[in-house]
Amino acid sequence: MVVVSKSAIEQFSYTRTNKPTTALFTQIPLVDLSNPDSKHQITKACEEFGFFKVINHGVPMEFISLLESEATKFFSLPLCEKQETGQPKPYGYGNKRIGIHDDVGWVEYLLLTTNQDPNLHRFQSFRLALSNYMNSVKKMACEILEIMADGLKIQPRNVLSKLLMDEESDSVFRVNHYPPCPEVQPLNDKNSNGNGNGNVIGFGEHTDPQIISVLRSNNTSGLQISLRDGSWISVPPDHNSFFINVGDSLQVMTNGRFRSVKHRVLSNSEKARVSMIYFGGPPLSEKIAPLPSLMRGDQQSLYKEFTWFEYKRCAYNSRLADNRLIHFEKIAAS
Ligand SMILES: C=C1C[C@]23C[C@@]1(O)CC[C@H]2[C@@]12CC[C@H](O)[C@@](C)(C(=O)O1)[C@H]2[C@@H]3C(=O)O
Ligand SMILES: O=C(O)CCC(=O)C(=O)O
Ligand SMILES: [Fe+2]
Repeated sequence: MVVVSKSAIEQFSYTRTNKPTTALFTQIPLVDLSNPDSKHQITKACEEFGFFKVINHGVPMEFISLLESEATKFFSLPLCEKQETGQPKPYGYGNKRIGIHDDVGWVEYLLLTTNQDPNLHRFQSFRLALSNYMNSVKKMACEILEIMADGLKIQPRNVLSKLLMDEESDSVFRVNHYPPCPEVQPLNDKNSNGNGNGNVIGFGEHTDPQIISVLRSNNTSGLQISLRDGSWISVPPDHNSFFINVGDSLQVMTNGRFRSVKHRVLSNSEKARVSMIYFGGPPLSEKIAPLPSLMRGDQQSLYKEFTWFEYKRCAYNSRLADNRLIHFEKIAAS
């Protein structure tokens, strides 16, 4: 992605979106982790949006800044050096292509599994920055999952967090770099209708398959979430905070009470965006099903039984925008 020559760009047709974007999301649910009432805020946000912003998160700023500067350094290397980390099959360095099908975005990325030493032997300082950051963010993710359990009034409170703490936890880490895209019409362009027309997709719409995703980015905009009515809302960036997404697995474990959030990233014409996301997942053998302590009376599961291995296999064979849970929904009896 560093070499943004015309010929390299022309190999890909841009994915554009004509769907309108609503105004900037000013009412983004905000959760202060130091607030004893945060369980109510988290429950409400997960039910309404499947998404919220976290402040007073306890992740040292030093770890955050260091990882961002190491990532920026890595992405500024020549393409061949970045490719030495291996192709994203599924873990490694990727450029424009996302997943195994034809999904493309104006993005380059590094995708890692958290339970294997990354293939970054030539990048010791990057490795160390990743390890400090990941451990700290995982701790925060577990704290949030425990507060969620309190909010849902389920016991034990580590019923969700233990899945991320498990040695076999199948969690993923991703660093995305979205270079400024010359084809995007700036918002003040007289030809732009301000509705998002002419926007280039950085990362296409999707839900995250895991339990919980913890996202942090630099101060460049681009992230949008989709509301239940299908409208798209821009999330104002905040480099000091984290954004939490409910993943598909948590939707199933709460029998649909929490909803996985559809989101995407639009390219920016002027500024590069760097984001880092921890995707907290269960062990491959874990059965993904509504938590028994959440089910009331004769309440039925909305989903067929499956393991995380089965869901992941199906998810990694699907296109980015596909509804992956649909294959696991029980057909309602008429
Ligand atoms: C097109 C794809 C990329 C993805 C695997 C998939 O087949 C569908 C889900 C995608 C996603 C979205 C969230 C995370 O970024 C990701 C790592 C994941 O677990 O599921 C990606 C996958 C990927 O980039 O390989
Ligand atoms: O880069 C971002 O801000 C979000 C990317 C994303 O949704 C993903 O990698 O799954
Ligand atoms: Fe995502």
